[in-house]
Amino acid sequence: MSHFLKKWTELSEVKEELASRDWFFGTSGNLSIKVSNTPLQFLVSSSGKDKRKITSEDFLLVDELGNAVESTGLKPSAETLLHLEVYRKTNAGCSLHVHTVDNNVISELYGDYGEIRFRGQEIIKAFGIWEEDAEVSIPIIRNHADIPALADEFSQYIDGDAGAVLIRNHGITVWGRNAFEAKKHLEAWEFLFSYQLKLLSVKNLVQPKISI
Ligand SMILES: CSC[C@@H](O)[C@@H](O)C(=O)COP(=O)(O)O
Ligand SMILES: [Zn+2]
Repeated sequence: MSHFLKKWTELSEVKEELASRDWFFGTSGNLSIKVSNTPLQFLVSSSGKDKRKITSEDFLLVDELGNAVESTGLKPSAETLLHLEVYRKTNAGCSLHVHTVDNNVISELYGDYGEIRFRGQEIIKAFGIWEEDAEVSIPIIRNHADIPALADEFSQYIDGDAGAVLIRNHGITVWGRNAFEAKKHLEAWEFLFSYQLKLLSVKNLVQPKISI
């Protein structure tokens, strides 16, 4: 199997798994995987497609400017610039973006704090952090309608080969050294978001606020 085909298959399998979790509501979400370093080329999902479907037009190869390498009728994801920033600044091999109800609610609840932190959760080990009582945090940024402005702000929070940023009332972008790591981190973040929302709602049921 060619290197290109291997990368396509890898990304396609991740896309299928995220689709099985129902994380691609209303054509939202995009994915990319690095194919080469020099020149920088990566496969990115085609814009506006139903990412739950598997077709030969799911991805296209783009260059270090985010433009299609070969002439095609397909449009790279509207958020290709964010993926590009990840590959430009790190050695990451894969970047995943999904809109879920949980990540949107968390981003709205904690958006004014600019981040959300989690401590003492076993799943934090999925981020490769093994210390007792470890703490992780994810930045929450504004959702600029202008993609270059969004990519600009997003870029300020890219500081390693694996990482994640929440975009307020939009979604999460997670990257990792490879597709396995990016997906693992994405699942861990979504677990934490879901945990937090459940905890808040149960607490509210157990200790209802009494208003007089
Ligand atoms: C209906 S999703 C809105 C889009 O603007 C975007 O946020 C998204 O995630 C999908 O865009 P796409 O261009 O298909 O990659
Ligand atoms: Zn999006």
